[in-house]
Amino acid sequence: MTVSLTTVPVDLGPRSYEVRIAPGLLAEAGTAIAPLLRRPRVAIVTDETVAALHLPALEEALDHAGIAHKTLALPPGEATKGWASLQRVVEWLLAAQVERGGLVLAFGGGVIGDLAGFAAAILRRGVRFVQLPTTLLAQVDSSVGGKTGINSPAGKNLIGAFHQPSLVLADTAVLGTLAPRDFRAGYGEVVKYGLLGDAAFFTWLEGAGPGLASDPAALVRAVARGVEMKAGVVARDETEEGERALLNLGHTFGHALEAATGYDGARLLHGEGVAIGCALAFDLSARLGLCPQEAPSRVAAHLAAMGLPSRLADVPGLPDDAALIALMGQDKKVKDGKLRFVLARDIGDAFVADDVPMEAVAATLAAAR
Ligand SMILES: NC(=O)c1ccc[n+]([C@@H]2O[C@H](COP(=O)([O-])OP(=O)(O)OC[C@H]3O[C@@H](n4cnc5c(N)ncnc54)[C@H](O)[C@@H]3O)[C@@H](O)[C@H]2O)c1
Ligand SMILES: O=C(O)C(=O)C[C@@H](O)[C@H](O)[C@H](O)COP(=O)(O)O
Ligand SMILES: [Zn+2]
Repeated sequence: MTVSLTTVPVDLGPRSYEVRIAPGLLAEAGTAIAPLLRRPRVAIVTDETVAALHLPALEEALDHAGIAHKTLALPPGEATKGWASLQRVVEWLLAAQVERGGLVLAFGGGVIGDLAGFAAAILRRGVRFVQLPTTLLAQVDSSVGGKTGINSPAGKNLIGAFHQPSLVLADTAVLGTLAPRDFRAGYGEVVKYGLLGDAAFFTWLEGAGPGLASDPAALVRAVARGVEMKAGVVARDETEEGERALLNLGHTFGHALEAATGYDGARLLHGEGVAIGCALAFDLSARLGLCPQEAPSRVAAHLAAMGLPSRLADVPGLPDDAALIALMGQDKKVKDGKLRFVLARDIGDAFVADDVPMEAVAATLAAAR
């Protein structure tokens, strides 16, 4: 069966771009990128796993379009999204003589997209980049919207910039080589979109989720729905003055868990943290009487059906609740020294709350142990 191309525009005036989603897009990357180039050359930033599996296909597509290329392949994993790699990428881009009008290709998952995007944002005060996302997480979420950056031991994504890509090409066929755990973690961000703003999408995922990896049409539909929702939010609130904070559902808890595990992917991946965080956000909402009592059980049941974690007990060796709450203090939604949470009135109906009693947060964490 042929799966047709879905194109989602991200309307940001002079920074507008397209997100193209379909199996097989990598083979057309050269022709898609060529119109963006002043000189026929690009610098590719990737990781070693993606390079081994998919770089030859990208190189062939670029060669076919007469585009010269150089590649930097970094070690895979969240630990790469830090200061040391940033320096390495920037110095490599300078050595490769990427000019102010040049183009960087971020070819990989969210780690490479965030890191290479940030390097592009600060190189010569900003060069353009294209996102070629190769994980489910990166296709449905991180390649779109222009949040770029790196982690600090103090917290997730605390150093970064808004820098929009010039184009996003999401080839869903490359997801076929993902490790099952990485696919599941990416699904954590897919389900987030249903939970935050589209109850019908969540209901569809309850049926389609378990077979998603082996259904190319459903995969494009799931990625496209998330991207469509994200594009709308980003177009209305690019720099998170308001509505964009909804995309942070599950992240106040999830980011604290990631920082607490020292960004050690063996214990917790970002999408797994988001899954646990979404479950906790619904627990907290029900505890505060804001959403129906059955909503958290429905969320937890679907996460379990997908093989995703939903409890703190699922993460080995976590520090105590006071330490987790202290880590939440670095969340970028903190305002006037007070934590803000994305909570829900029901599945598909999230909102930002700035008056959450910390006793309720502590009780939610304790109950999830
Ligand atoms: N900027 C944003 O809006 C945004 C949104 C969500 C998440 N993020 C960030 O994204 C990061 C997580 O991204 P991720 O889950 O993609 O992690 P990742 O980039 O570490 O990729 C996960 C693993 O999959 C491997 N991989 C990638 N593509 C593959 C493929 N096609 N086949 C086989 N293996 C492949 C990688 O080598 C890596 O080991 C986190 O740092 C998170 O903070 C950013
Ligand atoms: O794009 C956004 O906005 C998001 O919140 C998407 C999140 O999935 C992503 O993890 C983002 O990087 C988190 O944002 P942060 O500002 O809390 O770092
Ligand atoms: Zn996220």
